[in-house]
Amino acid sequence: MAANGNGEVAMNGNGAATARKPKGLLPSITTSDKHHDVCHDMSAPTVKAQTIDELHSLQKKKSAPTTPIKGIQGTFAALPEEERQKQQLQSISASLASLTRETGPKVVRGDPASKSQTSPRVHQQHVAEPAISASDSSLKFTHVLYNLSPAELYEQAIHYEKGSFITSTGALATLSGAKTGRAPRDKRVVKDDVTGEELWWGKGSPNIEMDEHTFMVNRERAVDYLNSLDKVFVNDQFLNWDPENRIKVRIVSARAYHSLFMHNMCIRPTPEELEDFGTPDFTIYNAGQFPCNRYTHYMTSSTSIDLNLARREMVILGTQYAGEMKKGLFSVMHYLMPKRRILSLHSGCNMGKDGDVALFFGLSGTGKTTLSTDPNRYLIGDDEHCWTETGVSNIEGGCYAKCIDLSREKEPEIWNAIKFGTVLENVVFEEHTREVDYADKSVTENTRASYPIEYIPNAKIPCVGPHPKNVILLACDAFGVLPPVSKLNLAQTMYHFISGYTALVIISH
Ligand SMILES: Nc1ncnc2c1ncn2[C@@H]1O[C@H](COP(=O)(O)OP(=O)(O)O)[C@@H](O)[C@H]1O
Ligand SMILES: C=C(OP(=O)(O)O)C(=O)O
Repeated sequence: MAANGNGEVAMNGNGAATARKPKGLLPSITTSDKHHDVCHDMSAPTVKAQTIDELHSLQKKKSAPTTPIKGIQGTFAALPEEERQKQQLQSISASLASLTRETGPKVVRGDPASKSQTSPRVHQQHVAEPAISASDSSLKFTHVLYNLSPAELYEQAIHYEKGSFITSTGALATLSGAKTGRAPRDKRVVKDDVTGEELWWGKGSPNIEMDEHTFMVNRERAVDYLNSLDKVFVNDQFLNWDPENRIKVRIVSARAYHSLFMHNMCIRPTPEELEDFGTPDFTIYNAGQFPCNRYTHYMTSSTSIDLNLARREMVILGTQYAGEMKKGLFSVMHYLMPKRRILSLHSGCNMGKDGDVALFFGLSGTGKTTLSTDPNRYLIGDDEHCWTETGVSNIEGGCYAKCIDLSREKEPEIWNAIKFGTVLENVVFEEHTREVDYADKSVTENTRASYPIEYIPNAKIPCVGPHPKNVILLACDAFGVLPPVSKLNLAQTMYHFISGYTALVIISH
């Protein structure tokens, strides 16, 4: 609205100013509105919604069914999609079933806090008629947040999980609780007739035994804990980039942090692959916030990470350190792959421009991630691989880098991978700017970043390569028998590999 020096200012129906100027008088303001209309600001188009709720409903486009159902067109296409979702819920309900009450929980898809959820599609899996009279747990719903996207998981974490923040570069900073590293002394494997023969037990072995019954006690504890929650996160994903030896894994967890971590670390299925996922080959029940019961046989602390190879299940109680899931699945691969005459390797792996593949073996913290992430070579993987008759394949879909003293200058690829989607565990950041101080060890020295492998620009997707040409043993043994850098011939390399020549690097634990 504009007025000349001493003229009148009037508004016309379009909101434009008009002026009349009677002589010797101060201008008076009048409005002329020949259309008896409200004033509109024509500079910005208006929204189509009539109410705020309608406006909000416009914001989110409904996800289309993951893929069109082959051969079925038009309105009938929705039915098989519904059927598929029902089967998916059935399968999740079966995963979460209590084995003593012999019935699965009432599961329903979606966030319990979501207003848009009108009449949820409920599914209850009846393995058999309940053997024991129903308890309160059979009356409640368990909401399933299935394969959420990183953005959705960020929202869940920030809304509901204390200690979750977005850093200045967009990563999700989180805390893993009391445990900031793996707990190998609390990791147990069920010893039964088969594994009793197949695994290495006793002095010197890392395998600590438990019996089947104790596993079931802990499993029930974890399942009951998860079912007592309003919602659980379920990830259906893959391990191993070799399509012939791919393993389907399901991770049931209570935290968005755990779900995003596994989203990054396992291979992410395409919508088409998810549609045909079916029954998982292996399931993790992560009830890490809930302790195990010290009165239970074999339990020596409130933490227990239990592997049952016959049932193809793993139960986590009493530790929220996400690395347990990743390394737990690696233990499973160490069991399954050699049975197929495939060598599972705790190594980083990269490939030169000429296709020359190198393996980097070493314990935690010896530099597998740092050295395999080489700007002049293609990254195949940083930690877990399989070696078959035809070549190597990465088991995972992401990397898990140490970040203590991380610098942009020394490790620019890892530095730049710490962006939206990356989980940053146990780091300290500046309260206002949210800039991470990678030198700060206040929470732990074992600070970590978990990111999808494609965050490294030189990643080779799919993560497979030909037979390795060079093998590097990162012994990290400053006081050993070999000089700091030693070139070994084939026989010497084999000898030191078999004997596990290394040093104990006390970084993580
Ligand atoms: N010369 C070096 N080579 C590799 N890593 C180094 C070197 N010097 C320091 N480091 C540090 O050592 C740590 C190695 O960790 P990482 O590569 O994640 O180990 P791993 O993958 O074997 O568990 C990183 O924090 C890295 O910055
Ligand atoms: C996952 C771990 O192993 P690595 O250091 O080999 O990544 C860990 O030690 O927590």
